[in-house]
Amino acid sequence: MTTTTAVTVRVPAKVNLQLAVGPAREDGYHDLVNVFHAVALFDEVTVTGARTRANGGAAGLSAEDAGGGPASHVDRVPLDASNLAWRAADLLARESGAREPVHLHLRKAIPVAGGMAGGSADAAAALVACNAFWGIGLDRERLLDLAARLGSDVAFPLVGGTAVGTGRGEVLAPARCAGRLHWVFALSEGGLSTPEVFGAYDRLRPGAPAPRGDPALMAALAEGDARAVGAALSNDLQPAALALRPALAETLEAGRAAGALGAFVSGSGPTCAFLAESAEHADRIADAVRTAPDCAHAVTAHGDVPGATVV
Ligand SMILES: C[C@@](CO)(OP(=O)(O)O)[C@H](O)COP(=O)(O)OP(=O)(O)OC[C@H]1O[C@@H](n2ccc(N)nc2=O)[C@H](O)[C@@H]1O
Ligand SMILES: Nc1ncnc2c1ncn2[C@@H]1O[C@H](COP(=O)(O)OP(=O)(O)O)[C@@H](O)[C@H]1O
Repeated sequence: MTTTTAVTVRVPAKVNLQLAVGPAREDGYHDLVNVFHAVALFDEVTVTGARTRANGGAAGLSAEDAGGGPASHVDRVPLDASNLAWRAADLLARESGAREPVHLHLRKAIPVAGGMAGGSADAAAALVACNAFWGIGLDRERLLDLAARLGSDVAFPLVGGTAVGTGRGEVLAPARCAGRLHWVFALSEGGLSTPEVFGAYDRLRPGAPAPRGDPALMAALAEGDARAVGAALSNDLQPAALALRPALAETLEAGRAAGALGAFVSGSGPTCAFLAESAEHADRIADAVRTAPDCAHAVTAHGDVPGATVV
């Protein structure tokens, strides 16, 4: 019998420092070289016992905005069994036989549908929180297996830091990131659908080559050379995101004009990411990108940071 009454897990957002995308596979996914980097923008997932006769898994879910603006789309987070965190709790209960139903509460600072993997982060946090709440004691490898079954991006927030994802992004190898990188994220009012962005990519780049890693990026990260990191940032999905949301070009330009070392769309967008020279420079870039028409909000965050952690 568990005596735990609540477990809270803090989990970071990600930005993709390289996103190399191959052609569509038979299963509809794309092979990637996906350099994930965890940034200090955190959701929290709290698991408590649910007062219900339901059996195992999640019996309820609530969500609140952590404040500060970036997660202001929290009303778009599904509060039912379609939520990725709920699905994570259900999967873990099925796999482990855990019987006590739980309630999940999400405190969101990661923008919703912003290409920063907030839903995936919440799923990873739910796995860690439920594993602790139910006292199951699954090891890291088993949690990574379950994460990969939930989505391509769910494994990374379990480990955090900086890592290279291959396959559809779920096969992770840790990478060294020396020093602290300073980021600015420009958030849009509306999200972009990940499958739609991949679909636009297929139309724009028929016959794309197999994805390849970039040794210059990995060397720059290992050396902690922010300027070289900025020069090596790349995202194959960026033209597709720009085709679907042309106004993002102005946001990117505003950041470049403010001296960003790199300016790019994060993952499938529409969040735009900018690398700064320092925390002060990041504040100046944030002020500049806020003036772009598509930018609803700009936040600063450093990276990298650890993955899902019980607090
Ligand atoms: C693009 C990335 C970059 O990190 O994330 P976002 O920027 O959206 O957060 C990821 O590849 C998104 O990962 P995730 O959001 O977990 O995707 P999944 O649930 O696995 O798949 C959603 C849909 O995205 C497309 N998809 C996803 C991953 C992949 N390697 N190839 C794909 O084609 C497929 O259309 C799939 O049906
Ligand atoms: N826990 C969750 N938090 C946010 N969105 C979620 C969650 N679970 C499911 N979703 C759904 O997933 C979609 C993608 O959200 P999110 O993971 O935040 O963005 P992205 O895939 O662009 O990184 C949302 O539009 C929402 O409908």
